[in-house]
Amino acid sequence: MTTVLKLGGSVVTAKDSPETVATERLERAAEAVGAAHGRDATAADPDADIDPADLVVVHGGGSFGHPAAERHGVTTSAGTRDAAAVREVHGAMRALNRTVVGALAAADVPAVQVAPLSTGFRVEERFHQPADAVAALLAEGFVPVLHGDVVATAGAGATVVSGDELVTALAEGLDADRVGLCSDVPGVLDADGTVIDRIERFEDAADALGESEATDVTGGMAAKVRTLLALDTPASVFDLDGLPAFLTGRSPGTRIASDGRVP
Ligand SMILES: Nc1ncnc2c1ncn2[C@@H]1O[C@H](COP(=O)(O)OP(=O)(O)OP(=O)(O)O)[C@@H](O)[C@H]1O
Ligand SMILES: C=C(C)CCOP(=O)(O)O
Repeated sequence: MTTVLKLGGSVVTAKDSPETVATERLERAAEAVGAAHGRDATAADPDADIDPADLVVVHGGGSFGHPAAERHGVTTSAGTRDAAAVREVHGAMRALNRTVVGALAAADVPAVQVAPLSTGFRVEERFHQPADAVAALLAEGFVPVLHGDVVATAGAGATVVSGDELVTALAEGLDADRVGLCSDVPGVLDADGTVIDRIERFEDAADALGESEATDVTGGMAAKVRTLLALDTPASVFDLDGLPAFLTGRSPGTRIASDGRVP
């Protein structure tokens, strides 16, 4: 069973403080992954029904990637041919990726970094992430750790690829069984601030879907819900408190799957 897990930029960074890692939250997330993967998940939870071996981690940009991208006017649709801009945005994301991989490694997760700038590309709005290398790393027992990045974009230089787009491309390319997005909210919230249990159509949450409160060049929760509804794989949106439950096969927070496929 293959699981694709995104650690949102709002989890691993302080989104309102430039290039600031949220160390305590990152360590909590790494420990949860280590408990479910690096150590024996069934020992932690005998009812766990996941194969902890096949886990891909993606993380967002938070206060590393988004401010750098905004400085250069680069988004998922607005590209740049300025190599210095590409180096700056990519460099910010690589710095964050080194810290995330380091925290996972400290929790006994066999984490290895994979850079979308070197492996993915975008043509006519669609992002392509060849899954072969990621699948080969999984087959050898590694946990690939990818991240939002800048990628070559046909006719536009380079654009931002969001972690959510990476999750989609990897879930499809690896035929993943489960997708989880860990963010700084317990799920997708309705207008009253209550967690919506299931979303099968965008209209189920449209009136409550706003932007992120911090700098965000990739569309925030509204874009996230749209992205996940387009997936064949059922997905869950939850916060750090829900991460251990997700990693042991449960569905915390909001479950998102179109046309009745919500688990
Ligand atoms: N209806 C909603 N329910 C929950 N969060 C919402 C809603 N509308 C807007 N938001 C905002 O969306 C944010 C989460 O989306 P965001 O894209 O910032 O998450 P992330 O994946 O952690 O970040 P990044 O994209 O940097 O990885 C929340 O912090 C909240 O401010
Ligand atoms: C802004 C950059 C480079 C990454 C965006 O990824 P996200 O934070 O998952 O939206």
